[in-house]
Amino acid sequence: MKHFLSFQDVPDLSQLITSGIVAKRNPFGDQEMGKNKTIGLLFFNSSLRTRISTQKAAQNLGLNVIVMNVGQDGWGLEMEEGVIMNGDKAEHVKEAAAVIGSYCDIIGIRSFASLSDREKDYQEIVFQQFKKYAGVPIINLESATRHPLQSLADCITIEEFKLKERPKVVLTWLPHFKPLPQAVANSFCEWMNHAEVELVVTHPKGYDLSPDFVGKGQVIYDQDKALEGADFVYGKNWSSYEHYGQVLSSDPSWMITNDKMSLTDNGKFMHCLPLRRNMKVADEVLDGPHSLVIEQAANREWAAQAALREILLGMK
Ligand SMILES: NCCC[C@H](NC(=O)CCC(=O)O)C(=O)O
Ligand SMILES: NC(=O)OP(=O)(O)O
Repeated sequence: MKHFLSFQDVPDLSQLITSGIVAKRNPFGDQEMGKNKTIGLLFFNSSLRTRISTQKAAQNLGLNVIVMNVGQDGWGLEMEEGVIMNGDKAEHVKEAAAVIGSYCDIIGIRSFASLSDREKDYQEIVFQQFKKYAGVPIINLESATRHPLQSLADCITIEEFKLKERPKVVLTWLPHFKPLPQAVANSFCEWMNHAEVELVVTHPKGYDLSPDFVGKGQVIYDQDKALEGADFVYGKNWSSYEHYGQVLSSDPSWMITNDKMSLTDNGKFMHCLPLRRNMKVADEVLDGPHSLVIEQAANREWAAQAALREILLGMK
């Protein structure tokens, strides 16, 4: 694998899931693989799980790790070409990416959506520019439109906990007062479209995700109906794609409670975290026997290890 930016980069999903499960059983089996190589992890936005799990996975593979909060500590980076740099950005990505690429063999980047300009966000300019100018493999640590390491961890978690050959997986919108990106939901749909599952997506009207991501997922606007018989309930808030970046509703009746979970087929609850308790999901669900959120977050380490292993194999 040359880069890990989206599902398109994955040569074989089931092999990648298996690689994650193998890493979980034997974390240090490939410790020689990353020896004398360095990964740089660049964060333009906050992170708990991605930062620690990717660092840990890289160390399990013997890689040296450099983490930088570029959003806080670095020079403001200009991403556009040919502009007069007389604003607040002191450095151009052309130099910054090339310089970081000279220090690091792999670069991981987190850069969220602006939620103000849909066309620009969906062009993924930060990732395209680093890919163009760094000269080394680029790993997506959550971009404007996708979060593939999360989606891979979700696939591993579903594989571990599924009780049916083809489980019903329901992605449900959850209420939140802040506008959040579509990245996690988009990416989850993208990966579920290639997994052995029945995908249903439910949200209030006006929250339709880009059809490019929903794919063959069935959209049902009635949450109760969508949840019927679900094996996995995957919660996430996102802001409107159509009315880009807007919060159109924070209807509390969309919060996941035990009553909602009782509509499922003894379903498990999943969420990428962080999440706001009793806004999006009730305590009773998170603290109850059906929540998988901790197992899911723990699997981020093995997802990152599987992806990094594939990148290292591609560098040989
Ligand atoms: N990396 C996981 C999700 C990150 C981000 N959540 C957030 O920004 C939550 C912020 C808050 O609840 O204030 C998102 O939805 O894409
Ligand atoms: N799920 C996830 O990506 O968490 P962080 O934002 O804490 O990395």
